[in-house]
Amino acid sequence: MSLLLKASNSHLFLSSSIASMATCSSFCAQLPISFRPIPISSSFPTNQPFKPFSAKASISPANDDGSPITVGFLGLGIMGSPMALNLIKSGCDVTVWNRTKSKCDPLISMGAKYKPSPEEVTAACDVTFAMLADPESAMEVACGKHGAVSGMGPGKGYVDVSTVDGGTSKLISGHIKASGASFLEAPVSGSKKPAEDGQLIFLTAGDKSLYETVTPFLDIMGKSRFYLGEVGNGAAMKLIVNMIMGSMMATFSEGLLLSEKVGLDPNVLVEVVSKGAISAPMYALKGPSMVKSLYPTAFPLKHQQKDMRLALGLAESVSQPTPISAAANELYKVAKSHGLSDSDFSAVIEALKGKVQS
Ligand SMILES: NC(=O)C1=CN([C@@H]2O[C@H](COP(=O)(O)OP(=O)(O)OC[C@H]3O[C@@H](n4cnc5c(N)ncnc54)[C@H](OP(=O)(O)O)[C@@H]3O)[C@@H](O)[C@H]2O)C=CC1
Ligand SMILES: O=CCCC(=O)O
Repeated sequence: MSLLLKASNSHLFLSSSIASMATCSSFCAQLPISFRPIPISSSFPTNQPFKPFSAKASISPANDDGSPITVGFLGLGIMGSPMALNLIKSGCDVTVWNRTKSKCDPLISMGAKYKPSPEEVTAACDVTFAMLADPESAMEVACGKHGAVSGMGPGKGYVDVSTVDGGTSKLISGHIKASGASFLEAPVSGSKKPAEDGQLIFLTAGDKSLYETVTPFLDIMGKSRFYLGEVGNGAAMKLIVNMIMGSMMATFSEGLLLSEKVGLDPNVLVEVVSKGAISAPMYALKGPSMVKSLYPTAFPLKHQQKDMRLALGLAESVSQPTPISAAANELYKVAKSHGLSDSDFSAVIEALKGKVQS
C-alpha cells in the first residue's frame, strides 16, 4: 500500500490557509507533475465564504492501483466526530464505528459507511484511525472480542490517535503487528475547535512507512505533525504536554480566585495575563467563562486527570520529580469527586472554592 496522490477535480476545495497549502506543496513537490494537486487558482474569488470544516488539500490519497485508500474511524466522541467529518468532507472513503451507534448517524448522513464492529471496519479498510477515551478502551477496541486486530492483516495500517501511556501503545502495536499490519501512534494536541477546523498537531511514532502513507489524512485533520521515532515517544510527548497544561490550568485557577478575594476584577487579570510573557491562548479562551463559573466541555476533566495520572506514572518510571504536577493532579481528583468529570477541565477551579457547583 504505497501512496499516490491524484489531482481530483471532483474533490477540489478551497484551501483554508496559506500554511496548509505550503505543507501540501512541499509534500507534493516530490510527486510526478501529473499527480500533483491542482493549486488554488488566483481566479477564485477571494471573498468566498469560508466553511470551518474545509478540506485543505485538493488531493485524493490512492493505492498503487489507483483505487482510493479506504479509511476506517473508530470512536466518535468530542474529537473523533469532527476528525472523521473532515475526512469525509475532503472526499475520503470513510467507514465509521462507535460503541454508541447513534453517534455514527450524523456522519452516515454526510456519506460515511458504517460497520457494526471494529473488526469489520478494519477488515473493510486500508487504514483505520482510533480515537478512544483511555488506555482501557483503546485496548478493548483494538484487542477485545471482534476488535480491530481481528480484521487486520498485511498491507493494512492502524493509527491510534487516542491519548494513552506508552506501555498500552506498545501492547496494541504488538498485537497489530503480529497480524502483519503496520502501526502508528499519533495522539493529538489541540481540542474540540482545532479538531473541527482541521488544526490539530499530531505527535506520531511507529512505522515510518505508515506515517508516510497517512500523511495526507493527517494534513486534512491537522496543521502540523511530528514523527518521533519508536512507539511510546508520541505517547510520552503528548503526556508531557498535557501535564504542563494541567498544571497551568490549576495555577491559573488559583490566580483567578485570589484576584477576586483581594478585590481585583478577574476579567482584568485575564487581560493583563494575555498581554505579557505568560500569555497563552488557553487563558484567553477559558478565562472569561471560568470567571462566570461556566465550563462548556471541550476537553473533559476526567481525561485531563487521566493524562495527569499517566504523566506522573511516566515521571515515576524514570525517577523524575514532578511535585507541581502531582499537586495539580490532586485538584483534578477532588473536582472529579464533586461530579465534574464530564465538565471541561477548566472546572478544576471549582475544587478550590469553598462551595462546589456542578
Ligand atoms: N477533547 C479534547 O480536547 C481532547 C481529547 N484528547 C484525547 O482524545 C481521546 C478522546 O477524547 P474525546 O473525544 O474528548 O472523548 P469522549 O469522551 O468524547 O469520547 C470517548 C470515545 O471513546 C469511546 N469509548 C469509551 N469507552 C469505551 C469502551 N469501553 N469501548 C468502546 N468505546 C469506548 C466513546 O464511545 P461512546 O460514545 O460509546 O461513549 C467515545 O467514542 C482521549 O484519549 C482524550 O484524552 C486529545 C486531545 C484533545
Ligand atoms: O488532550 C487535550 C489537549 C487539549 C488542548 O491541547 O487544548
